Amino acid sequence: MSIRLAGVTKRFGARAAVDDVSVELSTGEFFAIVGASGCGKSTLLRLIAGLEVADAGEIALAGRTVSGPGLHVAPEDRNVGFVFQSYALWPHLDVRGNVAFPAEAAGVKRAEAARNADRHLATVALTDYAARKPADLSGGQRQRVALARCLAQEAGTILMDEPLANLDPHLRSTMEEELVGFHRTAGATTVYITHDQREAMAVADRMAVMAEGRFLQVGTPTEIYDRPANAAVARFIGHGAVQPVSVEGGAVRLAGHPVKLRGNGGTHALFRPADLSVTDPDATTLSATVESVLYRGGHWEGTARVEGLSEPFQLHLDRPVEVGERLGLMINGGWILPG
Ligand SMILES: Nc1ncnc2c1ncn2[C@@H]1O[C@H](COP(=O)(O)OP(=O)(O)OP(=O)(O)O)[C@@H](O)[C@H]1O
Repeated sequence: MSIRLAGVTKRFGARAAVDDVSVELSTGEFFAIVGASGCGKSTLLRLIAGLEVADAGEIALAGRTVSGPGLHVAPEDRNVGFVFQSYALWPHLDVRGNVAFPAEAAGVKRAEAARNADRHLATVALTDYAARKPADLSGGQRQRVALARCLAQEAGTILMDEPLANLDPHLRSTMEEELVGFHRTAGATTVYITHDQREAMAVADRMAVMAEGRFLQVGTPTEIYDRPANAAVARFIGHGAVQPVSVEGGAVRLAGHPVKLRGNGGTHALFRPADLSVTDPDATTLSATVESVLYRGGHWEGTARVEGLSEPFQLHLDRPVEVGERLGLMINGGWILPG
């Protein structure tokens, strides 16, 4: 089921929580929205679901307008499934009952709903837990019940609001893989909200970076990582430093040193740790002073400042360094931010 948003806006008081958002998602696409707390992600998802009424713009699901001037189709008439951060399982129903309930409520016969529930419980590897109550499950198992319940509705669109919040890192990465697997099997158009950009990049076909109610950039995870549209996206996604560069007669310079960079047109460039190599300082390198260093298991992450530049560079190091140590930085690449 395709999703089209055109100029969607939602205000709370004078403030727009969602401000003129437009995007088109194709059927079966896995689309992630990332952004800092309060940027409007949940409000946007609730607008698609029909749980909030938009102040302006249009929302169409599978080509059918469900929200527009004077029009608001109720959530239950949108063929949309949800998974929210709080799993909201029914405590008095067992696992199978939780998964079967939405279909039963929609008039599917009890035995058939239970059969379908069992099929979806097998997908999330919870067959052996079908008779348990939610209270007797771990957080990750409850999460999987919520996913199975969502899948059992066989909705054309699945909306997920931080579905992996509160899980430990191991379970999170297992669940990321399972989510991608579910998506491949179910084929539902999925809109997935997270504040964790690594998670978004792991699961999404395309993603949007959101700030203050607006989409700053929409693209594939690699596009957004390799070619951020502006400094705000560059700073939000991945590690890196945004530094001023100058162009003199076609040659790009960083702190007076000639550098070869991708992109053109702008006055600032993004340098990721992979764009830099660290050597002993000499005349051919930029001289930097280490400001911080942390061991990250197998490698060190550090920051080092070049005199005259506003931000420290972020470094991945294969040997420990000392705060205050002088290093030589070789610039092997970087991305000139457009405009
Ligand atoms: N019902 C409401 N009434 C008034 N303001 C609201 C309401 N719901 C959300 N807001 C405000 O709208 C803005 C966007 O909120 P929203 O929950 O969409 O952000 P978010 O990006 O999902 O944040 P988080 O990651 O913390 O969940 C926030 O400033 C929030 O305080």
